[in-house]
Amino acid sequence: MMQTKIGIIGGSGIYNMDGLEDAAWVAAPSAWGSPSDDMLTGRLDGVEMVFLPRHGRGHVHSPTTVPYRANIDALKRLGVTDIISVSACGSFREEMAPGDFVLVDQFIDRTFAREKSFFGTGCVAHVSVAHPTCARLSEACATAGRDAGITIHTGGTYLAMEGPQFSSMAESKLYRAWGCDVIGMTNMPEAKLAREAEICYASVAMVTDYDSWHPDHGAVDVSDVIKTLQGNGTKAQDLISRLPALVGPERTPCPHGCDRALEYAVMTAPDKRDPALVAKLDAIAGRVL
Ligand SMILES: CSC[C@H]1O[C@H](OP(=O)(O)O)[C@H](O)[C@@H]1O
Ligand SMILES: Nc1ncnc2[nH]cnc12
Repeated sequence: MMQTKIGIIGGSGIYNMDGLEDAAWVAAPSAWGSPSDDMLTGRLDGVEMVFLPRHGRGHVHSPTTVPYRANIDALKRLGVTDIISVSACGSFREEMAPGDFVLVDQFIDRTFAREKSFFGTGCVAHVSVAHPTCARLSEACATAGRDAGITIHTGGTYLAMEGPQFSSMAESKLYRAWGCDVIGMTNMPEAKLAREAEICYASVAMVTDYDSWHPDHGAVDVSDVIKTLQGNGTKAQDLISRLPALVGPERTPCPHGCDRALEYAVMTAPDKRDPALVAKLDAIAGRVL
């Protein structure tokens, strides 16, 4: 039986994880450059855990320069089966208030200055991201959040913007009119890359502000975001600590097929594949190449 290994990618304000047994920071290799930082490995309720601070300890990487491919490749090499992204976000909905959590299930990707795929010239592949998050893993996060007493909204569309500046008021109103629920700068291409890596991905977005559309709230201000994040960080740790017991140590195949996303994805004929790229793809796609 395959073993579950839960990877937590902690966003702004989350640079460590409490409560792991046999906790150790380890250097994690990748064929795609250096990950954001070392990774904290350990066990919680009998389940193997890996924690990665997305921006690095001390918040070194901007949303544009986070090494998304190295992060996902390194997590895959460590045997991670399920990733939970925990991120700060702005809200486009009155009822999704600062301090609330949103389980994101859709994205609109407006980022433009990032590498978005492990595949390319010499090994082309197309995976579906019609349902970019894993419903099974998201359900476990919803239960963990409710058990922790967190106000958690299930389902929401996350607008991924390039940043690092926050949106103008006109952009904020436009995204709201598009039906987006929250906004952040990091979940894309992370979710797309997790799908290419056949890792289940769930996104827990912690509301820190109302972006810039709300008539009763001013422009986004990092000091307010940080204040809300401090409360959110404690709640996020509580949610995470309840997850292993819900997910369990023995992994069954994903009922939504996240772990088989590459089954029919690779287009390039075997004799036309670039051996160097194929070698780099050993962890991500070795199963199908
Ligand atoms: C500190 S506010 C802007 C910053 O926070 C979010 O980061 P993360 O998604 O890693 O929690 C947002 O996406 C921006 O990068
Ligand atoms: N309003 C906002 N826009 C983009 N990223 C954010 N992270 C937290 N608040 C945000």
